[in-house]
Amino acid sequence: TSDSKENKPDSSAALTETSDFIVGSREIHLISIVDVDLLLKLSPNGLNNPQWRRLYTLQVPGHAGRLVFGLLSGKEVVCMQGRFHTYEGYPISTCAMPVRVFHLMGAHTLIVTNASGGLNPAFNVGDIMIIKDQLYFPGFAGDNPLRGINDERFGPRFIAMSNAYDAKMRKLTHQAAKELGHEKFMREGVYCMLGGPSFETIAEARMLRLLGGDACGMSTCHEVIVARHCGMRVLGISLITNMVVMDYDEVRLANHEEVLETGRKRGRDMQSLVLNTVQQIEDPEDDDELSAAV
Ligand SMILES: O=P(O)(O)O[C@@H]1C[C@H](O)[C@@H](CO)O1
Ligand SMILES: Nc1nc2[nH]cnc2c(=O)[nH]1
Repeated sequence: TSDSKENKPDSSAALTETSDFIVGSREIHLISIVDVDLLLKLSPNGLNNPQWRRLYTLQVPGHAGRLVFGLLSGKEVVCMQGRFHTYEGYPISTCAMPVRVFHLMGAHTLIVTNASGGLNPAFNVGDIMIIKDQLYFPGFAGDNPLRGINDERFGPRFIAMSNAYDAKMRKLTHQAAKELGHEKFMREGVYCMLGGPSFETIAEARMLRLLGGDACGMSTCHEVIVARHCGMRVLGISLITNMVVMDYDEVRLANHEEVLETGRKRGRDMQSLVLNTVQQIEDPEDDDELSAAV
């Protein structure tokens, strides 16, 4: 990608990006850096065919496209730097496929981060929103990653989503934020996923707000659905990289550069928040309450 210097391969860099998602795993012991090709080789869909591999390359500027294994606050993790988006042309189930790979690796917890536009007028650029719930718009049109024949080895046909974002993990994250002195820019709210890559019109933005959205983006919800399907515990953290234009008098325009710029400015704070939270996470097997929630 264009920012190869910024994305230098060390485990901390894995967390400075705004668009990573990070999965706690029990069974990964090596500390090494591999590229996204490994992920594709592990895919059950035969994506290791060279022709497919060429097609399945991350194409978003600022998204490194790397898979990083290592220890985070002493816990074994695999981090995906950059993700697949539907606007890149992939089916939604393919975009969520890495989550199943992580599940197969033994991961029990998914920490998913993203960049989003603020809809809630009380929010500011640079705020960090703990995701409490989601509005998954592609799902309203039937585009769900679980659509099609259900593979019972991953989970049941029908799943509840009313507890998608784990309450205890959210509490831990608030505690971690407090310890770090981050309270002044911490928020909690509802994340809306749209397909992108076009940003919202003013009418769309107003509708999202009316429907209860606090922030909107182009990812995450399908990954969370797949994680819940296979019983993973989920924490979602969204960086408000820009405020969505809600007024016809406003001359400001949404743009990807602002998204990346805010990501760079708040990268360290996101990193320390995730590190502190991971430090406090207990293995679900040691925690009845959490096991029950999964
Ligand atoms: O992968 P995420 O959702 O964090 O990336 C956001 C949404 C678009 O890919 C891009 C818009 O600038 O950033
Ligand atoms: N849809 C959408 N995605 C974003 N990702 C970062 N900012 C935005 C935004 O304003 N709208």
